[in-house]
Parts: sequence; C-alpha cells; structure tokens
Amino acid sequence: MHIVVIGAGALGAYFGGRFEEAGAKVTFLVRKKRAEQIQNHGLDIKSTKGDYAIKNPKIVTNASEIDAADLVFLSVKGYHLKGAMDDVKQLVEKGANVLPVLNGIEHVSVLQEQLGRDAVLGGLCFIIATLNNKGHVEHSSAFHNLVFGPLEPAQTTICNQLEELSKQANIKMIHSKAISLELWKKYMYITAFSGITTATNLPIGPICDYKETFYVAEMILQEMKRLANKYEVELTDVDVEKAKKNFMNLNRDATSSMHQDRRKNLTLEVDHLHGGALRLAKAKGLELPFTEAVYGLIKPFENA
Ligand SMILES: NC(=O)C1=CN([C@@H]2O[C@H](COP(=O)(O)OP(=O)(O)OC[C@H]3O[C@@H](n4cnc5c(N)ncnc54)[C@H](OP(=O)(O)O)[C@@H]3O)[C@@H](O)[C@H]2O)C=CC1
Ligand SMILES: CC(C)(CO)C(=O)C(=O)O
Repeated sequence: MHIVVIGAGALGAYFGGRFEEAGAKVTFLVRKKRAEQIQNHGLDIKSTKGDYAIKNPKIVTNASEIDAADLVFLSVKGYHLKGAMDDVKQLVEKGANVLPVLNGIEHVSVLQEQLGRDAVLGGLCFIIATLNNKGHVEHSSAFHNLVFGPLEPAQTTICNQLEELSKQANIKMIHSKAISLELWKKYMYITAFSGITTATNLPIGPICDYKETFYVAEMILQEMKRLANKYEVELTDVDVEKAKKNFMNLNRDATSSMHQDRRKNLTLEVDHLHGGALRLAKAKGLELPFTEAVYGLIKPFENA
C-alpha cells in the first residue's frame, strides 16, 4: 500500500512513521523548508508507545514527482487546506483516495466538492503530539488512535486495506461504520476543549476547579450537539455527559493542540473550528452564543 502524507507535521509524521513501520510504502509530500529540515535532521518519533526512526524518509515537494498512490493521509491545519488542494487533486486524479484527519468538519464538504464524493473518506485522530525544534515528533499521550471509515460505498476496498494494515501497526486504528457520527462527536469535543483552554490560556485542571468556567465548556458541548442535530447527526445528552466526564478525567495539565499553539505563538485554527461552527449554524438559523463568545475571545491570538 502506498500512502502519501501531505502535512508532515506532528500528526502526519507520527502516523506516517507508524504506517512505514507497519510495512506500507510512505512518501512525505512537504514544503521546501520542511524538506530541508528532514534532510538535515531525519524524521524521528519519540513516543510513550515506543520510539521509531524513519530510515531515509522518502520526501517530495510536488505531487508531479509521484506516479500513483493508494491513499493521501491529509494532515495539514485547516488554514492550509486551500494551499494543499492542487497536490491532493493531482494524486486523486492518479487514483488515490483521501483520508483527512484535520479537526473540524467544514473541510469534508470542501474536499468532496473539489475532489468528488467517492474520493473522500472520513477520519479523525486522538493523540497529543507536537514537533520539537529539530522537527522530530514528540508524542506524549497514552493514546494514539486513528478512526477512519467510509462516507461512500465506493470506499469499502480502501477501508479494508487500511484495516489490514492496522494488524501490523503500532497505533490503534478503528474502522468505524458510523464515521459521520464520530466526526461530529470529535467536533463537539474539540470545539469545547480547544475553546475553553485557549480562551482562558489554562489547561483542563483549573477549568474543572471553577464550576463557572466549566459551565462555559458544557454550554459549548450543548450548542454543538444542537448544531449536529440540525445536520441530522444524532448526538445526544449521553455524548455530552461522556465528553464532560472525559474532561474531568484528563491529567490536570492536559490541554488542546490549539492551546499549545497559542502558547507557542503559532497561527490558530479558530476560524476553521469555531468560525466553521458559526457558519454552519447561521445556515440553519441557529445561534451558538457561548461558541461565539469564545471565538471572539480567541480571535486576537489567531495570527502568529
Ligand atoms: N497535534 C495534535 O496533537 C493533534 C492535531 N490534530 C489536528 O490535526 C491537524 C494537523 O495538526 P498538527 O499535525 O498538529 O499540525 P502541524 O502544524 O504540526 O503540521 C501541519 C503540517 O502541514 C504542513 N503543510 C501545510 N501546508 C502544506 C502543503 N501545502 N503541502 C505540504 N505540507 C503542508 C506544514 O508544513 P510547514 O512546515 O511547511 O508549515 C506542517 O508541517 C489539525 O487539524 C489539528 O487540529 C488532531 C488531534 C491531535
Ligand atoms: C483533544 C485532542 C488532544 C485529542 O486528540 C485534540 O484533538 C487536540 O487537542 O487537537
């Protein structure tokens, strides 16, 4: 199986490395600066689940250098989707399916419109990972899950191929038969988690200590559940309660990737996540006052 990773950042380098370790052929399609960094320092993974060094990582800077691929593992940030689209398109024209693992939901319909519905699988990840100053991956969470599944019947074969690969892979890969529901569950969770941690500039511990602050996160979960319901996705109060429990069970210093990006003064995905929710709500005549307030609080920190 030939997998092209577009976006060899924390997620792309981690999962790409694990795919290679499991026996897949992996090509990293990167931009010039990242290509130089990988050439100079290699592509190593330091992980709670076992370290791995990718020997001679295959890197290219343009899709025209690739003859054909089975899958594009798309792990750019939401604000880089447009810039990556030409390369993704070229690979789809050469026969690849696309597995986007970005947080959020708007990118799914953007990709479907640009590439055709049959090309785009559903995907999401649970992991806490970041790149260090050498561009190596530091994976710090006890979990490293990749959930994938078909959004169209034509995707059965590629999903089965991924399931086969999962048998050899040092990651938890879950082949979901209800991937739209899983995408919305994660969207609900991450909008509340990244919203409250980034807006307060605090990890989850102190947020749980103050019921008034936790209440804001809970209200965002409720709003996102109502938004999902408007799009005929059956999120329920049980899902909201599970997300709340999960917040309370996290390590006190656990935080979102968006909050980590705020700490590092990097560009934030707030328009893709919270802005996206507000656009989807407006299209259905729904108001999301807590989500909108948190969006407003994060906005001044959006641009690096
Ligand atoms: N990090 C985490 O723990 C988690 C992240 N996520 C989600 O996963 C997605 C990716 O996040 P993360 O891996 O942290 O982000 P990173 O910023 O670490 O990685 C994104 C990578 O995309 C690259 N990129 C951007 N545009 C292009 C392009 N046109 N062609 C090739 N490469 C490109 C960037 O390269 P360059 O160096 O050139 O800028 C960068 O290396 C986000 O949506 C995030 O919310 C989800 C779960 C956990
Ligand atoms: C919540 C978490 C860590 C789960 O993967 C995440 O997706 C993020 O912070 O971006």
